[in-house]
Amino acid sequence: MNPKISLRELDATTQAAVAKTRETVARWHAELPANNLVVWTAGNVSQRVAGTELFVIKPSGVRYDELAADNMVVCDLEGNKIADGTAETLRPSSDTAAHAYVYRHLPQVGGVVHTHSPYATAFAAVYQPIPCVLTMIADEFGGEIPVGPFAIIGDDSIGRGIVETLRESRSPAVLMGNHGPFTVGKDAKAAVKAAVMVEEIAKTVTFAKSLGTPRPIDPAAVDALWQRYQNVYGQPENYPDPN
Ligand SMILES: O=C(CO)[C@@H](O)[C@@H](O)COP(=O)(O)O
Repeated sequence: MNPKISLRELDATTQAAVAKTRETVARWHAELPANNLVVWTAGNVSQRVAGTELFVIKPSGVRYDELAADNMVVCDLEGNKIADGTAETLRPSSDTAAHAYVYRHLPQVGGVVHTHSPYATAFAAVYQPIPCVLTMIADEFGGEIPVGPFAIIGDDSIGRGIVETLRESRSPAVLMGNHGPFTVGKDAKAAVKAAVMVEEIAKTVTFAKSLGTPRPIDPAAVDALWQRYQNVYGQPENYPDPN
């Protein structure tokens, strides 16, 4: 807990940014069960509060249908809950320290997601990276999806493993060994998208492995696909996005 920061005493602009981020983070949590990425309470989404040293994450162990803007927890970048207007006893996600570590060390990241989606988690259990054998993998991940180290839940270890692994890769997803996928993006929406995509491709690659030996895409083609998807696919930056 960081009682030195009280939301009520922050300026109006910051309070408005926190309120908007709480709405956003609550809304993106609903996409985890909607996309069959989680069971019970086993996954979390966070997003930085733009222009501040704060981020918003869900409370630990609360069912997805009970999540709403007003029970989203606000933390500083050390992962300490601030006096955010929620009950003092409402604990943030058990992965808060991992999310905070990512925000401290990867300034370009504005959203983080963790799930235990079954196909991606199966690769994490056997420490197998997901090979780049589909155009969708080249587009979204720019190469194979790497495996990170085993790390204990609750302190900086998971965050360190995520950052060390993703620094070596273009992938926005890492399969933490014996644990499951963590994904990052410019905001919660992008990190949720990466979580949906990593599960989808893990499923397809599992099917492919049961049929034969998946054939890796030539690295030059991976680069070309990734560049096109990152820079040309979809609509220009100024396309109105209701999220
Ligand atoms: O990975 C784990 C536990 O293995 C946690 O991320 C998961 O259960 C979700 O925990 P929280 O409800 O976010 O505290």
